[in-house]
Amino acid sequence: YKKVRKNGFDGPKPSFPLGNIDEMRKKEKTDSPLGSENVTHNIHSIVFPYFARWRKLHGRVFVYWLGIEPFLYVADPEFLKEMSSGVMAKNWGKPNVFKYDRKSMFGNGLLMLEGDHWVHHRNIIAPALSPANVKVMASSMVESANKMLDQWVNLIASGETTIDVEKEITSTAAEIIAKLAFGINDDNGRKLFEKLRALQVSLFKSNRLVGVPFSKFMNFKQTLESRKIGKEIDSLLLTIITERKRRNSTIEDRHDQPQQDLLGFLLSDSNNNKKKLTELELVDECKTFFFGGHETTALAITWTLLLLALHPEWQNHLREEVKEEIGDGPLDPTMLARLKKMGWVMNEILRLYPSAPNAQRQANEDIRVGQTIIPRGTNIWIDVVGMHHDRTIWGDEVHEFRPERFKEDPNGGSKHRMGYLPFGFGGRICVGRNLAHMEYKTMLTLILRRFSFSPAPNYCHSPTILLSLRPNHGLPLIFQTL
Ligand code: HEM
Repeated sequence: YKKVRKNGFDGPKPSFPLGNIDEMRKKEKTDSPLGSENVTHNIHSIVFPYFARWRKLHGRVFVYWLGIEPFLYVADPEFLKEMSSGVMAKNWGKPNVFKYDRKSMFGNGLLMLEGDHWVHHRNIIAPALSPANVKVMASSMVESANKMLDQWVNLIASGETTIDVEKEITSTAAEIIAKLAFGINDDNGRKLFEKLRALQVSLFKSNRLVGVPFSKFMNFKQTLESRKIGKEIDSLLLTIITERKRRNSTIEDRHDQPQQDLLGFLLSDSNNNKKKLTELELVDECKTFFFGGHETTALAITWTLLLLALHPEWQNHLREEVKEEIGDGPLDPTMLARLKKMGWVMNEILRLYPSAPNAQRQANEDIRVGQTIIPRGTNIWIDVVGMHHDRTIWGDEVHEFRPERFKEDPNGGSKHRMGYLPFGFGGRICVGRNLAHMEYKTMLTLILRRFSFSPAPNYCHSPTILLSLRPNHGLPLIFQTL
């Protein structure tokens, strides 16, 4: 505490053993009244009320405490630039408290790795997600999306025109990513998919006391339950991997094509020149893919549907663009690059409602920023929502939905290059962003071709953080088939 203070960082006063958690857990009324006329995109003080409060008192860089763990809060793009300019991607740490807390979800997968291990995994995984490889995955996305949309047609025909799209899109995105990561064509794959979803519910159904000494004993039942599901998941994945290896060796004998999913790629000979990942490492990468990949993309699509429902003129622009550039025929993934306006809309949604609302680092060495030193071991919390909603970076129209701000500038007119970080920054930038773009454009194209939609009167705007930035009460929309 003294070391952090000595380095000139101000912040709210912590108490033992909770640090500042008490103030962070204070319930504030954040639900807006029902109805689309009550939707505000000015969401920083809704999703992070404590940060919004502390920022007024301590500025855009300060220290707060999760239990006995100091976190440096950063929402100043210039500070972030200076902080990261001297540190190589592999030398950044990830907060130990989160590694422990999220172990059953991400294990030692790419998201949590550091140093040479991270370099090794990133070099193997990044090529698997290159634009060329991702295109091969398109047909599997179209299949899952169409299955969902056929069900919507049936619902609408039976008179149920209000559909909770958050729930629908999240489970379809989970199915897509499970197919792309490890295949769910057999019983084991499907069982695994169900367990992964159960783990997520178990971990995030209530707030945990991250960073507080002995907190695992306070959340004993929950810790035990997630650990049990975590173990079942690991053993199912191991079975799938062993079975796949056995099949691959017989396929090689017959000169057939191995299955084209992430696991197939990681096990294939194209990685011959690199040291292969062990079975346990493969288990963690499949889990990281599942958890890192489906919800972020599903939420980007969900928030887009809300904004397109609120802005029918943009819904029409995008539908026209789809008609002109793609038409009604089969969806060829190479055509998606032509959907420029859809690209601006995606950028604007990820600015207003970034599905990954923060990025985290840990300083593995003392880092000098101007006259101050960030001491080794300090956790760093980068408030992406805070920066995306900062008037000094975006100007007076900061909270307005204006996709055209991305027409001429990939940074949307942000006054600082580091002020817009939907996929993170530096060498650790999201490795799945090609896949995310393709899935986003594929799903949205299919939806816009078949339906028009408007807000449901019972929609309650309540963006909230549950690892990702999501609508707290789902997103009911009213649909019409076209
Ligand atoms: C709209 C969708 C997505 C968003 C907004 C998003 C956002 C992010 C962000 C903010 C980071 C952290 C970067 C940092 O710490 O600087 C990240 C990392 C990561 N993402 Fe994504 N992501 C998306 C989709 C995906 C998909 C589809 C996958 C997998 C197929 C994926 C896999 C990963 C992985 C493995 C990392 C860790 C990369 C590393 O540390 O080297 N993400 N993502």
